[in-house]
Amino acid sequence: MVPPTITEMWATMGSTIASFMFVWAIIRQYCPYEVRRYFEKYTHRIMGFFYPYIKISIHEFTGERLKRSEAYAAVEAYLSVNSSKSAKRLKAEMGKDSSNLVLSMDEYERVTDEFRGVKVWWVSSKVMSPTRSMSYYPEQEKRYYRLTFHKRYREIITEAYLEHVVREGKEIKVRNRQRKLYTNSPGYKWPSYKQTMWSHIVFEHPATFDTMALEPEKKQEIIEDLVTFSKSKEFYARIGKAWKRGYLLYGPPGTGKSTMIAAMANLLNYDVYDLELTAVKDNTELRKLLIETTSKSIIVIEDIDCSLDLTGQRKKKAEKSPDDEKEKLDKEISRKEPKEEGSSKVTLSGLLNFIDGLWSACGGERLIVFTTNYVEKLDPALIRRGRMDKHIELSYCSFRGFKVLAKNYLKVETHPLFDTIQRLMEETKITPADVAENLMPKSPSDNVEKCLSSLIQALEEAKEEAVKKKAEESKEKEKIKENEAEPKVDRTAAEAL
Ligand SMILES: Nc1ncnc2c1ncn2[C@@H]1O[C@H](COP(=O)(O)OP(=O)(O)OP(=O)(O)O)[C@@H](O)[C@H]1O
Ligand SMILES: [Mg+2]
Repeated sequence: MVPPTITEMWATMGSTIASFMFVWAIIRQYCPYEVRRYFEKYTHRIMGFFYPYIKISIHEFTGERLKRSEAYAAVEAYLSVNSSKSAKRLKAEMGKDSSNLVLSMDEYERVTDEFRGVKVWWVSSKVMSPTRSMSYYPEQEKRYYRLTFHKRYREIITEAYLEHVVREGKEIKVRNRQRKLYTNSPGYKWPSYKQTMWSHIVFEHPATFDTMALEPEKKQEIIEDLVTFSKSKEFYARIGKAWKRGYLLYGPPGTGKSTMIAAMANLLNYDVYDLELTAVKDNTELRKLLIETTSKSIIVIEDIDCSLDLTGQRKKKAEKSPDDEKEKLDKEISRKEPKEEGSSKVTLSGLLNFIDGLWSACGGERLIVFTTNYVEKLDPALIRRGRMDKHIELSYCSFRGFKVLAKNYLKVETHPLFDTIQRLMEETKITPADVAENLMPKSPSDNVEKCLSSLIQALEEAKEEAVKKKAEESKEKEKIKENEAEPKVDRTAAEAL
């Protein structure tokens, strides 16, 4: 028998493909979904013998709870940067500060990527999810990305390339994300259908370490501490500690504690969770709130001394048995706790567990920041190292701090009035908030001179006030001394009699 010529072979193959396509078109058009899936399954198996390429799909939604897949989001971010130059059809979405458009590949678009000399193809696509006969919801689009590569590169792609895509994608997402300020608002009821206990707004606080009035060395130390923390993933994993760090910011009102939290968030590009402890029903709710926080975030409890009666509760017990502090503490506090309906039942031990207990399970980088005006009132257990690793005192404004504010507010680095201000600042205390308030122009005609003079006046007033207060205090002391001396005279007189 004469073997078929190449042309005949092509003709046979062509007609087979054509008939296959024809059958496929009919099946797609007329067969029910189940039959289509069945046919597809076996076609893919047959194709698998001859087809040298591997395909990996990454779907947008996975699981029953329809949680958006992290892998999909990472690939989306990766391709938004790496494909926008080669893709021909792009879609544009608003960027993080609503001032720029972010481009990403449009549906059904195909782009190529190269990794260590290996070429791969990405396609963005979607399928319509089948509607169940009794379904209440309309048909839904299910988007996915499909990666195609030659099977000889299986190892390099599955072991190195995908990890590279996810890592880079996550970094791009962090760079581009709109940061948020979360809060657990007081009196907020958590409806069962609601996914989260936190409500949020966009975080746009402009404070940075550059704008903060702080001793330059102290500022540098804090910045270095924060940056080191954010780069220490491997270190924390190696030493077996959860990747978290606690900061205690303390100092008088108006010294920049809240401002520093905003500066920290801006430095590290973190979200902020402003936890209102008084609005938390009990320890269980506190735990739930913690579990819902995401990585790269700062959990803040402001004015911890006022939030709950957490101060000094433990002292007497702790002296007796410092070992099982948490258990005994709970009992003691529960006795002292207000029992009215609606009041918070969070205990100190609940809070300690919140800080230590579940962290390791949550993973990811987190800072926890407490602020207080009265550090001496806080229970030592709450602020010991390991819980609050770094204690930062924010105090009255120094002259160097003032110079930062003068530069920011008035754009001046020197001025003849600076000497007077320096002398007065050495003699009296003033908070950065008061300095800032005086340096703020109050009308369009206010110039540098006027603002600095207003600060000098405030400093002089503060000095006078301090002198008056001191005089009153010494008067008071003298009175007490006199009162203490009186019974002595009586006793000697009585003894003489
Ligand atoms: N160190 C600082 N550097 C720059 N500005 C500051 C500083 N401290 C305070 N301010 C200014 O004062 C205002 C109040 O400061 P902030 O709210 O941070 O004080 P606080 O220490 O949190 O006070 P409180 O204890 O009452 O909460 C801020 O809006 C900021 O403009
Ligand atoms: Mg504050």
